[in-house]
Amino acid sequence: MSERSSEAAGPTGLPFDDIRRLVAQMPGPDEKAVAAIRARDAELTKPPGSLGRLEALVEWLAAWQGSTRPMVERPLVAIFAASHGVTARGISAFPDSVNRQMLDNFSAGGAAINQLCAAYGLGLKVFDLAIDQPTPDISAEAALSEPACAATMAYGMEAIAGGIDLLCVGEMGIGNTTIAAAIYHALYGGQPQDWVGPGTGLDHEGVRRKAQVIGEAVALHRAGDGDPLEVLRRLGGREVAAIAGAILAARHQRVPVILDGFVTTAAAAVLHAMDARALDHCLAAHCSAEPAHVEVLRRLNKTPLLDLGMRLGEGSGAAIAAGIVKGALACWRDMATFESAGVATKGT
Ligand SMILES: O=C(O)c1ccc[n+]([C@@H]2O[C@H](COP(=O)([O-])O)[C@@H](O)[C@H]2O)c1
Ligand SMILES: Cc1cc2nc[nH]c2cc1C
Repeated sequence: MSERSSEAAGPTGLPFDDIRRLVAQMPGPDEKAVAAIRARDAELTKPPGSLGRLEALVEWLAAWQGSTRPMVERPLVAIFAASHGVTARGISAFPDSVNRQMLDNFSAGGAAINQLCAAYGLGLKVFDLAIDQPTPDISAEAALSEPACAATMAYGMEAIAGGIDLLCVGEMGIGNTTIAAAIYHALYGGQPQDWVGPGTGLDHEGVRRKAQVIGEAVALHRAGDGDPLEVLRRLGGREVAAIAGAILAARHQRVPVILDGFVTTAAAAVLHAMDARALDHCLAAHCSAEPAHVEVLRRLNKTPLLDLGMRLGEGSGAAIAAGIVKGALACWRDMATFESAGVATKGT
């Protein structure tokens, strides 16, 4: 395991102290804004409650934007891409070379996420986290040093730079369902088999090997010795650290967040393990086909918006959820009221 190096001590102390401070100082929801949303909702030309969860989505936007007039005018899908040395253990159905090739595909507009962003009117930014330099094999050593982990979280905070009003977090990284499963195993215990799955399409033997590697990694790193940030640092990878930073920065800048699938939820789970309120501004877009995602979302107290059997990553589930959020907001903002449309209200 790589040690915390001397470079970890900066003028303000250990870098993780800065992260812990940000977690301790998270703002809460704007309850007055939620009350204003409900008041207008009650006047719209529909039976009360008839838009179901769409109504709650608008309240969620208002609560975390801190606004009685929530907006989704500058929504962004941020994809964080990284490479993982643990792929040397044969834990993915695809080769590492796909990482760079998919970055090129995102740039050329050929990936699924490009089409979803175009369909739903979402911006797209791809963050290349040293894609040609994989982090070490976590079954042999730690993924990151503390300064590197904290710096990568800080880099992830850039996702909200430039003024956005909704953040969808996604990722790309061959091997990162192994990383995510190892994080869940370290945070929640149980057996590697409880958290492992086929990822991009491993066969039965591959999944068995993957569980073995996850078990070795979590044992080597002593499950982070009970510290969620140490779980993140030791098991990695860079995209997971950056997503954790992005989620945290969004909270402070009052930007609601939509989580994508199995891998992005691992970043969220680290923050949740630090403070159970850390994901209150986050919506779980969907339940991934990766089998353990259901249990993870249950532990995070999140009811996913969708269950489409998707297991792509790259922010695809979050983008579809953002489309639904935009629809929900359009109803709340633009529907006529009973009074303005001359529609009779409920009798007895
Ligand atoms: O997010 C999910 O639910 C998800 C489930 C399975 C696979 N993925 C994507 O597939 C890659 C990781 O799969 P693997 O098998 O290489 O660990 C990575 O690029 C993820 O974006 C993503
Ligand atoms: C082709 C391909 C595209 C992806 N997009 C996100 N993860 C992916 C993994 C693979 C293998």
